[in-house]
Amino acid sequence: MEKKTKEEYVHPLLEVKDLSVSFRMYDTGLEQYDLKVISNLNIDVKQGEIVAVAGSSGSGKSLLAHAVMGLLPENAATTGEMYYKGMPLIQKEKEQLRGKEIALVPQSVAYLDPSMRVGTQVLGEKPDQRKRKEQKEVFSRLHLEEHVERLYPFQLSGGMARRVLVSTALISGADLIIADEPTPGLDLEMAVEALTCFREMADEGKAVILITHDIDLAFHVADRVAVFYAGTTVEIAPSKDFREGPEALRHPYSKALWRALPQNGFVPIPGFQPYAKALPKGCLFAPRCPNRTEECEKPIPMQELRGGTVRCIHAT
Ligand SMILES: Nc1ncnc2c1ncn2[C@@H]1O[C@H](COP(=O)(O)OP(=O)(O)OP(=O)(O)O)[C@@H](O)[C@H]1O
Ligand code: NI
Repeated sequence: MEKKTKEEYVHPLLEVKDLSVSFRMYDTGLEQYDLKVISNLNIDVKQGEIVAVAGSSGSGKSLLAHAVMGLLPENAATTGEMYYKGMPLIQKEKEQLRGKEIALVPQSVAYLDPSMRVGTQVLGEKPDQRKRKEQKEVFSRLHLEEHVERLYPFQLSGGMARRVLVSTALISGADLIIADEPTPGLDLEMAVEALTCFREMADEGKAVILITHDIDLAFHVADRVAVFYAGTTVEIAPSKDFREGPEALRHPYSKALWRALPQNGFVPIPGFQPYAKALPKGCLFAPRCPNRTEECEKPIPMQELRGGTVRCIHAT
């Protein structure tokens, strides 16, 4: 079968629509309340594509990954819709697809099983020839020497453990890879190599969601970038707009995020991301926004604009 180009994949492999996640919390005594940490979050990814997710700490990036994988804790409740290959993705399916069709590179290296040798974790039980071959290739590309297979996680440095987690997802054979911060602890060359591996996976027809603080690297490897703020999507745009800068971007927060990059002047964004317990009405960015008006206190939908989508009524 001939390989398809990115443009020929019209339907998203994964589509997340209006996802909200709340946690049942316990106050002092028996008081309970629901803490809404993700609200109306949208994202989708097609085969052949890397969608990077950018946003500061606590903006909901890992929770999105856990929600898709079906790994949210017991006290979490979700609303909204999720589709995988056009079919509703429910908990039972998530459990069946996890590690097979959908692979996660977890944010914490603590996810490695401490009692299992690296080789067994990466290959799973009864690996076939293809997997063994791919494992050797990926290890060599990520500068993991052959003897690493026989080590236990505690014998790995942080950077090695990270590369082992990346390798596991790369050779899993999954159609969708969600990489939650795959590069911390890696030097630049290694980080670029890891991202190049994801790029090649996408070019082979897989779909990749790349959650990362290394947004400058992400702008260069991803096709699109989704910007999260306080648990919602504020903008989804082609990566080239992020390479071009504020003029090409749509949301005031995306523009501010761009200006806050070291190479763009390190301009700090005044104020703080709101705490989930005290979210403002309407636009979550309004308290920090130079363009805010009274209208911003109403619920703000995502709208299409110049080849991207944005959650801002003043965006042009
Ligand atoms: N089990 C939980 N119970 C209550 N609140 C939670 C729970 N897990 C996450 N949160 C809250 O949800 C919000 C989003 O968390 P999340 O881990 O998705 O952030 P993140 O964008 O991945 O941040 P980072 O860049 O630091 O990894 C945070 O405010 C966090 O405190
Ligand atoms: Ni996270």
